Amino acid sequence: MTTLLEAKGVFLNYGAIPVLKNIDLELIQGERLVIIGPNGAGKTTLFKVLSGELPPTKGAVRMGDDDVSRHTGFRRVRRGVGRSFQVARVFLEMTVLDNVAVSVEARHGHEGRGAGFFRISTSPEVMDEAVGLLAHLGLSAQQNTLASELSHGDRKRLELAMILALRPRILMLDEPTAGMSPTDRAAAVDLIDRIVTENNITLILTEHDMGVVFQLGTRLSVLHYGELVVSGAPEEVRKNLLVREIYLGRNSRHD
Ligand SMILES: Nc1ncnc2c1ncn2[C@@H]1O[C@H](COP(=O)(O)OP(=O)(O)OP(=O)(O)O)[C@@H](O)[C@H]1O
Repeated sequence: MTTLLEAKGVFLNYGAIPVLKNIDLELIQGERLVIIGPNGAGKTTLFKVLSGELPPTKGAVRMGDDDVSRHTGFRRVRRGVGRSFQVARVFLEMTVLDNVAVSVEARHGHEGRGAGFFRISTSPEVMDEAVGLLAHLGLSAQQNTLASELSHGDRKRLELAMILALRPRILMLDEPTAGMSPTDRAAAVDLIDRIVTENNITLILTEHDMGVVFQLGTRLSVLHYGELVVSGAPEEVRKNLLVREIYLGRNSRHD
């Protein structure tokens, strides 16, 4: 078992307010870890610390043998971390194809063979790869559409295409199906499932929808008031009385 990402004794305070408290977490190669917990438990904050958006107040985040606690998000991207956001981060005034081409170009840039970061190259190699990624995600028909004109679900798919262009080893998805209709949600889950399997990517996500949690997760960790209180296989976590009390509730459809 190879540990790709590890948090050790991580604390995060917003000012005087402690939000993450002594988090120990390991992400094992090939798994799909879902962080669940009530609103305000600290899930997004944990993602920010793991992806390099926020340095921990105390503790370490490691990738392999390296302490990356104070490495920026960009440096972690170069180490193989791709992250999505609750509100998809895409370039709204650019076409779908150009959005993906920017990401492909950025990767080529840090691989030392591009025209430079955030510069759109018209090289056929970059464009072919971008077109291929859009086909992979079922967005070919929208490739000349402005990102601002996409539906919410398609914008999330575009964001995923942009992340995949970076060829991540670890994919971090912060509530990937938030705000989606049931149909879009089912399609998004199928897509994530397929992409992760086909590209051999290790997945860590936060999610509120229990259907998505149990469909995608191979391991669940429960965050409660900033502490990881339970971690285990989905079935174990589902049966855990503490979890039922603090999170799933009596009326969970998985009862
Ligand atoms: N920038 C900030 N400054 C101060 N407090 C913050 C900041 N961001 C989040 N918080 C607070 O930190 C706590 C954890 O927030 P966080 O967004 O990480 O929780 P969450 O589990 O992701 O919630 P949700 O499920 O609603 O997305 C909350 O009490 C929130 O109000």
